[in-house]
Amino acid sequence: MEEVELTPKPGLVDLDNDGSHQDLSIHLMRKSALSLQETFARIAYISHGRSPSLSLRREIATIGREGETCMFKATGGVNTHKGAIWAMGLLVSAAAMGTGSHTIKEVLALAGETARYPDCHSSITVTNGMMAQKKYGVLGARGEAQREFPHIRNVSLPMLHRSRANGLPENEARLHSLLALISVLDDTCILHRGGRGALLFAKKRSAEILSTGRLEGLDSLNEEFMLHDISPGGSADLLAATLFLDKLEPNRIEAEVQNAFGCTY
Ligand SMILES: CC(C)(COP(=O)(O)OP(=O)(O)OC[C@H]1O[C@@H](n2cnc3c(N)ncnc32)[C@H](O[C@H]2O[C@H](COP(=O)(O)OP(=O)(O)OP(=O)(O)O)[C@@H](O)[C@H]2O)[C@@H]1O)[C@@H](O)C(=O)NCCC(=O)NCCS
Ligand SMILES: Nc1ncnc2[nH]cnc12
Repeated sequence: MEEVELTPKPGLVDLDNDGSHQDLSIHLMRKSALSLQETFARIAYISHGRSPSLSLRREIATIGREGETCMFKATGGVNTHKGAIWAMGLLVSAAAMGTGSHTIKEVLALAGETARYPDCHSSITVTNGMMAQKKYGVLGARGEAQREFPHIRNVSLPMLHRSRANGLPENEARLHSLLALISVLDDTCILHRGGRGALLFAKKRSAEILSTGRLEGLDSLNEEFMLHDISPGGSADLLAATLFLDKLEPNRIEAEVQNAFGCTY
C-alpha cells in the first residue's frame, strides 16, 4: 500500500496517474494488495520459529502460488504484484523464522537461503522474466532473492536511511530509495517491454535526477517513461520489500527487551 501510494513515481501507478500502464489503476493495485494479506499471514504462520529447508520452501511456494491466484482473481487477470509476492513472501517467512528477533541482515540471508532451495513445482510456462534472463543474461527476480537481495542490502535500504539522516522528509527519502533502485537494477519488466536500450535509458535518467537531488524532475521523468513504455515494476517490488524490512528493526529491539525481561510491556 505504501509503495503504490508513494507519489510521484516514474512509469508506475501512484496517486496522480497510472504511469506506463493501460491495465492498472490505484484502485486495482490497492485491491490486489488487500487480497494478499492472508497469503502473507499464512506464510508467517507456517514459518514461525523454523529454519530454511526444502519442505518449508515447498510449503511457502504453494501458499505463494495460491496468493497469485487470489491476486489474479482480485484484478480480473492482471499481473499487479507477482514480483512482490515472491520477494515479500520470502522476507515475511524469514522474519517469522526469527519470531521478530532477527536483524535485517539475518532476515535477508535466511530469505536467500530459502530461495536457493529448488522449486519443486515450477511449471513449464515461460515467463517474461525467463525470456529477459535468457536474452540479456540478467539475474531477474529469482537471482536477486537467491543472492540475498543485494539491491536492497546495498542500495535501497542504505539510501533510505541516509536520506532520512540528511533530514529529507519521509516521502522524499522513499523516492530517493526508489530512484537508487531504478538506476542500477536489471529490471526484467523494463527489459521485456523495451529491451536493453530502455533499461539503459531508465538507469541513466534516474541516476541523473538522483545526483541533482531535484525531485521536481520526477514529473517529466514520468512522461519520458510513459513515452518509452517503461515500467520499473521490479524496482517497485523491491521498494515495497525495503519498506517492509525497515519496519522490522523496532520490532526486533522490542522482542529483545521482552526476551531479556521475560515479559511484555
Ligand atoms: C521467481 C518468480 C518471481 C518468477 O520469476 P520470473 O522472472 O520467472 O517471472 P515473471 O513473471 O517475469 O515475474 C518476475 C517479476 O519480478 C519483478 N522483477 C523484475 N525484475 C526484477 C529484479 N531484477 N529483481 C526483483 N524483482 C524483479 C517484476 O514484478 C513487477 O512487474 C510485474 C509486471 O510484470 P510483467 O507481467 O512482466 O509486465 P507487464 O509489462 O505489465 O506485462 P504484460 O503487459 O507483458 O502482460 C508486476 O507484477 C510487478 O510485481 C517481474 O515481473 C516467482 O513468481 C515464482 O517462482 N513463484 C512461484 C511461487 C513461489 O515459489 N513463491 C515463494 C515465495 S512466496
Ligand atoms: N506501483 C506500481 N505500478 C506498476 N506496477 C507495479 N508493480 C508493483 N508496484 C507497481
